[in-house]
This record gives sequence, structure tokens and C-alpha cells, in this order.
Amino acid sequence: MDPFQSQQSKETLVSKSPWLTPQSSNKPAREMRPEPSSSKKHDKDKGVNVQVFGPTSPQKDLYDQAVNPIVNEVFEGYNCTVFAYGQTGTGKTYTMEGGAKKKNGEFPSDAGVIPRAITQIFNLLEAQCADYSIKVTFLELYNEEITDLLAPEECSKSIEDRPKKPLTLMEDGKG
Ligand SMILES: Nc1ncnc2c1ncn2[C@@H]1O[C@H](COP(=O)(O)OP(=O)(O)OP(=O)(O)O)[C@@H](O)[C@H]1O
Repeated sequence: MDPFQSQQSKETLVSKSPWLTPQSSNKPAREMRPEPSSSKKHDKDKGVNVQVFGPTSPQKDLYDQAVNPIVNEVFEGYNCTVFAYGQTGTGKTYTMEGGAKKKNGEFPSDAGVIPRAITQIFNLLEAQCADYSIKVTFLELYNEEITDLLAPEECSKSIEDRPKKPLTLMEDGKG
């Protein structure tokens, strides 16, 4: 899955969409907020947009420090993006998807950002006893071509057998 690719140990970039963020003038920027005490060791990184974790950082630490606060901000009305990139084979898929499935309702230690974020979202919704609906899209952007990986007519076939169905890029009314 390439739209949410990440390199865990070298470059993991987490950002909000500033042009879509409501009430941004009333809110301090995320990187200027007080950090939890657990991230004291990253004091030197405060105020910078890109923070680097060491190569031995476990999936949970990366999630708790970099992504958990972003998901909370979604519930405050922000549009957020977890954007990750890196050279081929550096661990983007591993970081985002993780290496194994849930066992006995518990995440394995190598569960990635996506299952952890989905769990956090549903936990927050359940805690609010909210009526909610959730929409999910899963797009592949490869060689400047966008493909809808959840297109219904393709789901009956295995991934290898599915013909690529490119989507058309369109602008909204504001260009
Ligand atoms: N932090 C990690 N711990 C253990 N194994 C890892 C870690 N990061 C990556 N790997 C392993 O390294 C290999 C390459 O990782 P991965 O496929 O995630 O890279 P990628 O950046 O998505 O590659 P590509 O750009 O080619 O799709 C995989 O076998 C993955 O399981």
C-alpha cells in the first residue's frame, strides 16, 4: 500500500492539512504544544517539523509519540495526514501495516500505524457513545496513476488478477 508509506527509522513525517484546518488561528501548532513527559528525551527535537526516532524504536513508541496525538486532533475537528516516505525496502509498509495480525484481541508488538489508528478511532467513538459513520478509501498512487484498491467490481479477484483501474484526478470547485 503506497499512499500511506513510511520509513520508520529515518524519515517519518506527520502533518495536518493547514488549508482545511478549522479554527487554526485559535489553536497552537501541534509541535509547539507541551510534550508528554514520556517524550522528554526528544526535547532537542521540539519545534522542528520532522522528528527522527532511532532504528530500534518499537512500533508502539512511534505510534504513541507521533500518531496518537494526531488521531486525537481529528476528534477536535482537524483534518490530519500521516504522510511517510522513504527509499525502497526501508520499512514503510512495515511501519504502516505492521508485521502480524491481532491475536486474542490484542495487538502484536509489531502492529503498525493503520491498525492502531483504526482501533484508537473506534475506541474514542465508543467512549463518546456517538452515532457515527466512517468512510474509508484505499488508493494506490504509482507512476503518477491513481488506482482505487477497493473498487467493488475488482474485489472478487485476487490482487494479482485485478486489472488496474485508474481514477481521474479532478479539482474541487475552488480549484
Ligand atoms: N522496524 C522493522 N523491524 C523488522 N523488520 C522490518 C522493519 N522495517 C522493515 N522491516 C522488514 O524489512 C523489509 C522491507 O520493509 P518494507 O516492505 O516495509 O519496506 P518498504 O519501504 O515498504 O519497501 P518498498 O518501498 O519497496 O515497498 C520487510 O521484510 C519488513 O518486514
